[in-house]
Amino acid sequence: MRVDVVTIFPDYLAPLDLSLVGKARTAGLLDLRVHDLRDWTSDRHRTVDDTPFGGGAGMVMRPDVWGRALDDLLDEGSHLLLPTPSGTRFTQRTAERLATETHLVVACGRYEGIDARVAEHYATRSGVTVSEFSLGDYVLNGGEVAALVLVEAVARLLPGVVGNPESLVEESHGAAGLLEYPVYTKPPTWAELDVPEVLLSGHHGRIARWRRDQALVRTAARRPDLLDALAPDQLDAHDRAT
Ligand SMILES: COc1ccc2nc(C(=O)O)sc2c1
Repeated sequence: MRVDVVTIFPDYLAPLDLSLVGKARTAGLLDLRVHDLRDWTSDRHRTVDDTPFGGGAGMVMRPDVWGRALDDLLDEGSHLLLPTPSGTRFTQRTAERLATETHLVVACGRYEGIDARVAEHYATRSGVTVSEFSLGDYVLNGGEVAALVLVEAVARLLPGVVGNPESLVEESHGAAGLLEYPVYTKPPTWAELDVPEVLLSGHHGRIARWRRDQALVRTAARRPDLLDALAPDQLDAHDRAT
C-alpha cells in the first residue's frame, strides 16, 4: 500500500518513522510519503491560505495550491482522505476497509479548513474516492493528528505488519466487536493484588471463557452501544446469560 500525506507541518508525521509503522516501511509493506504542501506554492512567501469569503474569523486553505498537489499525487484508484471535524466518524471498520485499498492520499487541513471546492472537485474525478472523516466529537488544530491515527490504524492491519494476526481479533474493537479483557503478567501478587486464579490454572478452556466473560462485562459497562451493534450470531447462549 502507498500512502501520501500532505501537510504544512511534515515534522508532525515524524512518529511514523518509529516502531511498528516504521518497521512496516522498512520491510516494504507500507510505502509512506510525507509532502510539504508549500512545495506546490508559487509565490515568494509560499502562501497556502487566504481570508474566507463571507467574512468570519481565521483563514481558509487555498484550492489552487491543494489542486496542484493533489493533481500530482492522485491516480486512478486513489482514495483522498480529508480529516475534518465535520467528517463521518473514523472507526475500526473504516480502518479495515481502508487497509484493503492500494493508494491513500491524506490531505491535512489547518486554519479554518480547506476550501470546500477541493473535496467537491476530486469527488467528480474518475477513479478517485473522496472521504471526509473525524476522529471524534472534539476539535483538533489540524488534520495531522488524525493522519497519524489513520496511518497507524490502517498500517497495523496490513498483512505481515503485526506478528500474530490472531491478536487483532480479540483486541478492543477487533473482529469480536467487544472491548478487550484485562491482561496480567508477573509478579502474581503486586500491591497486595493477586492475578485472577483462573489465569494461573493452565486450564485453557476456563481461561478462554473467563476472558470472554470479562470482555462482555466490560463492554456492557463501558460501551453498551457496541453490544447493541453486534450481529446475532456474534453472541452465543452463554454470552447472553453473562
Ligand atoms: C483545519 O483542519 C482540521 C481542524 C480540526 C480537526 N479536527 C479533527 C478531528 O478529527 O477531530 S480533523 C481536523 C482538521
